[in-house]
Parts: sequence; structure tokens; C-alpha cells
Amino acid sequence: SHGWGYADHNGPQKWCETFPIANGPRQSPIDIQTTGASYDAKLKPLKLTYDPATSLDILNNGHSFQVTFADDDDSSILTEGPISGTYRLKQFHFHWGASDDKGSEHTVDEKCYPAELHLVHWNTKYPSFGDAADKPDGLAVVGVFLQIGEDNPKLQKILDAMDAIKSKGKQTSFTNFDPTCLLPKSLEYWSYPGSLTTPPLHESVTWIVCKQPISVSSAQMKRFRSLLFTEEKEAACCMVNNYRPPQPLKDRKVCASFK
Ligand SMILES: NS(=O)(=O)c1ccc(C(=O)NCc2ccc(F)cc2)cc1
Ligand SMILES: [Zn+2]
Repeated sequence: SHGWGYADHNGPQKWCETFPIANGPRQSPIDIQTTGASYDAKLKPLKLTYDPATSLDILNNGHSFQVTFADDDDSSILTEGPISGTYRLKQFHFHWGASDDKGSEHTVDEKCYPAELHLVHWNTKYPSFGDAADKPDGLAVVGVFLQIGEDNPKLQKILDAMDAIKSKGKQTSFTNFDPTCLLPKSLEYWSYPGSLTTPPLHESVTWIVCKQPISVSSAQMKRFRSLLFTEEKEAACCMVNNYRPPQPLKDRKVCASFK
């Protein structure tokens, strides 16, 4: 199993052997040091316009599970915020830990959350996601932290679909889902120039990390952890700790949309 993963033999500490950009100047995630983030009055509020008709299916890709969207028109888009132009929603996915004390990719003053949601968008100045994915202004990912609290009813449809995508490569229809329901009440955010947090680690992402988390219960987190990294025919390995640790900030500034 030569492919990258999250185990000791193929995990984040090894990715630089195949993807040297892993040690590049604008890698993600990072630890967001709140006192170092500067309020930028020029930053606009995020504008997320999603059409539930664009949701297609849910897939276990062996690294996470993702809900994929039709992106052949401007039905589900991100505009305003720190970006210029229009970015189309391609997919969303999560990262999480083996226990509630870890799992997020970004951290806030070294605080970890049990999970992090990523809504992945690509810049329509390029013809497709694949074309945008390696351009410095190609992608914009909205990150939302999950914190342990009450059962989150908005996750129910996702959790119910998990039984059908337990192992790597499994996929099932997932229609009429509006990811707006996964966003926190406040869309105040931090933003910084970064990268994909998994190989190929392209430095093409404008990161937009929401300050306010959404809730998930411990029981719901246990269901995330029942997914498998492995294919049906392989020895089962639970999908947990599928997160990259924070990377050096280097010569970057984090800006804040709020005081
Ligand atoms: N965790 S994250 O939000 O930073 C993230 C988002 C998307 C991808 C991705 O699409 N990878 C496959 C891929 C990458 C480049 C391509 F050109 C084609 C497919 C990876 C990581
Ligand atoms: Zn991600």
C-alpha cells in the first residue's frame, strides 16, 4: 500500500518524500494565533449561495468521506469575503480524531476541535476544478470547527448515509442537500493563503476559517469513527485521525473579518 495516508508508514511526516511542497512556504493547516490576526475592515462578509439541487452523491474515498456537487453552472457559489470573483462548490468533507480531544486540522491558540468541515470551491476564472487546483488563486476552502455538545440534527442525513459507504470506494446517491445548514450562525472568519491539507498539497487555497463552531455530539462522532480507511476485502482499519497537524506560518499574515 504505497499510497499516502495517515498511518506511521505513509502519514503526514512522510508526505514530503513524494510531495516536496510539503515543506513549502504556504502550507496548511496552521495554528491560528488570535492575537496575531489583524482585523481588516476591507474584508467583506462571506456570501454563500448553495442550491440543494446540485448535491449528487456521498463517497468514501479512503481518506475521508465527501459529498460531491454538480459544478457545471453557478448554482452553488462562494463570493465576497476575502476573495474576488466567483468560486463554485465542488465538494465538502470532514477531518476528525480517534477521540474527542483531537481531529481538527486548524487549531486556535493551540486548541484542537474534535472535527473540522471543509467546503471546497474553485475559481471560475479557470475552466475546471482540476485546472484551478494548482493555481495560487485557484481554490477557496471554508473551514468550520465542530465542538462537542448536543446532537446536531443537521448531521443526521449525513450520518444515515454512512452505513452505505463504510469502506473505501463505496458511494451512494446524496441528493437535495443544502450545506448552508452546516454553517454556524456567525460567519465571522479568519483568512490566510495556504494549501490543500492532503497530497498533492498544492499551494492554491485561500483559507476561510469560521470562528464560531457548530455542534456535534460524542455519539455522533463515534459514528464518524465507524467508517473505514480500507476496502471491503481488506482487513478493516477505522477511519480516524485523518488530519494533518499545523504547519509553519512562515512569511504569512492571518487576517480577521471581525474586531
Ligand atoms: N483538506 S482540503 O480541503 O485542503 C482538500 C480539498 C480538496 C482536495 C482534492 O480535491 N484532492 C484531489 C485532487 C487534487 C488536485 C487535483 F488537481 C485533482 C484532485 C484535497 C484536500
Ligand atoms: Zn479537508
